[in-house]
Amino acid sequence: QAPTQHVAKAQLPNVCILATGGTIAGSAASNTQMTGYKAGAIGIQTLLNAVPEIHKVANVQGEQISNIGSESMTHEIWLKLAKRVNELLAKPDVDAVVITHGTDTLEETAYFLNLVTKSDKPVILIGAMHPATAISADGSVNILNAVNLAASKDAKGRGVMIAMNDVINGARDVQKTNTLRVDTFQSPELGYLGYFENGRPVFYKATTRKHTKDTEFDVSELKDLPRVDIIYSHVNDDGKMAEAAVANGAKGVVHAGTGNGSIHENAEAALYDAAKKGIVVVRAARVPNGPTIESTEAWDKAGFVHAGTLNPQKARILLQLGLTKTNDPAKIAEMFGKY
Ligand SMILES: NC(=O)CC[C@H](N)C(=O)O
Repeated sequence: QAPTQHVAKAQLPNVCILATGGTIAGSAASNTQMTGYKAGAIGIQTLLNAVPEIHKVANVQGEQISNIGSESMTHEIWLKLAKRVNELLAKPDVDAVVITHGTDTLEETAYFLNLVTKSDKPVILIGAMHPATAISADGSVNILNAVNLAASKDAKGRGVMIAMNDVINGARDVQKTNTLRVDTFQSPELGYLGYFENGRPVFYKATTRKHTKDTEFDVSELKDLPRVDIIYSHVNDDGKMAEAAVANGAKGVVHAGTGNGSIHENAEAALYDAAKKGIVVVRAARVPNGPTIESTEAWDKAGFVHAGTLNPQKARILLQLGLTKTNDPAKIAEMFGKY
């Protein structure tokens, strides 16, 4: 669809919407179909034309970055997106960026951008759980709330945010917690940042971890990210997956351990061997809640880093960015204490 023409109003903030795909742009054969649709079928203009109310709060411009199911997100699209976000936010006449995204990896893209965006202007991610063609499609209200948040003076300097289902989540702590429900995005550990009250964003807390312009990471010259594999532990784990990660050239490994980041005794040797070869090993947990903390086991003495409250997929991102700076586990551990 062609953009509907709206005259820019000087008194309104300028918000760029970058579309990457997902259910929010999903199209199904009937309006009762909630799964089995094609994600990333509808272009950004069609999405925006469905929510004309956004033009009352901001001058909005849409741009298509990709149109994929986010389960197929790549480093290439991440870097393109991050570079575009930084380019846009560096312009004095751009006030905020909203990104539409599939929900499957939304938390990962949000945390990645939380660490590499070089601006304190608002960056907000949204998706949907019901396709755009469904009864009670949730995408339209999420777009409206996101633009309200983008236009809000309160939104600056809070890190990348997720605006879905009438709540505001912070990129670091948010997780997709349910495969189907519209209230899937939660921060079960540390809570929401705020609510949309009649569409107006109201903040109740802020993160204490460094983000956006206060991080040391810079993607402007990067062509790819270091390989980091996640290894999911289980009964009878024998370390073969860790060996495979090393053989495949991983520069880092996140071990999604049982309990508080525990490692099967039959898998330890493979991970010690990886660490001896200079591969940074991070201990995270497959348990959805609670931090992975330091350990009195030989693990810490071998230089394994503990992930705190970052889940394995987020620990992977911080480790990847950390590895663009250093492969000293002590320095990477400091980053896990900071971000
Ligand atoms: N609700 C969704 O967005 C899921 C659709 C698709 N798997 C994606 O993540 O893009």
